[in-house]
Amino acid sequence: MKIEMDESASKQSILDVHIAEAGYEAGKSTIQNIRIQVYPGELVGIIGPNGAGKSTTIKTMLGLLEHAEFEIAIGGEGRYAYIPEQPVFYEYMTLWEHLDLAAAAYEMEEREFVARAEELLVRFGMDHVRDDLPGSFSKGMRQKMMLMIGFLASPDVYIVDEPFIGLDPRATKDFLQLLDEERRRGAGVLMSTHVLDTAERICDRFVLIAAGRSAAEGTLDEIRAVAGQPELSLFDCFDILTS
Ligand SMILES: Nc1ncnc2c1ncn2[C@@H]1O[C@H](COP(=O)(O)OP(=O)(O)OP(=O)(O)O)[C@@H](O)[C@H]1O
Repeated sequence: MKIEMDESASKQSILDVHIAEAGYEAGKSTIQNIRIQVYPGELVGIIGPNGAGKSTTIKTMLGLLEHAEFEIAIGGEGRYAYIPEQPVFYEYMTLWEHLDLAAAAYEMEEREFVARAEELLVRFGMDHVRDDLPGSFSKGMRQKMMLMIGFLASPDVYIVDEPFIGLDPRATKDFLQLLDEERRRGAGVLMSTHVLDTAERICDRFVLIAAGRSAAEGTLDEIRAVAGQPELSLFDCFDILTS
């Protein structure tokens, strides 16, 4: 992955990705010509039907695809947090040890780490299981662990893959509140989701991916203009543009 830490990028976009093409086999591209820009404080939603290429776009950005031609520039200190849809954890490490490991990876100072970790444990209602192994957690609790790891180190950019499935309403509210705090600090967020009513409510802009290409992008009004209908919900625009 090529991360350019461009001083001027912090005054402009905090995340700028251009994927010329990417895929799982040499010579066979799954996604083509996708450009995503996120400005400081913005929340940009990646939406699209099953199999459209949303996860492939995120995997490409993270440098996980071997066959990919792309460029990515992250502003600020160039730090990003990836919050995966499927929790990834070590079976023999407690919740606190996972947070500690993430803090080490981000080279956080001990005092800063402890203060933030304690705050996140309380905010996500996970304080009572801090010394437990995630194998004993419910699906939602594991997902909360991923969120806490993501929020630990105040990154410049959040890349979040489908956060809403599995979170209860309280956890969803806590997550969105934390995200708002981070956006006020200037962080940018790129989030893929199928939960279009929530996306319509919280996202500043959208990138609609269909069949591996960017089918529409912009604010809801701009997406409505592409769909040719001024009053529609995001869901209805999605329907028109992907059928
Ligand atoms: N590991 C893989 N190897 C080969 N092909 C893959 C792999 N993962 C995804 N694909 C293919 O890439 C295309 C895009 O898949 P992707 O997972 O990016 O879609 P998505 O938009 O995230 O879908 P969903 O909403 O179902 O999560 C699909 O045709 C899929 O079959």
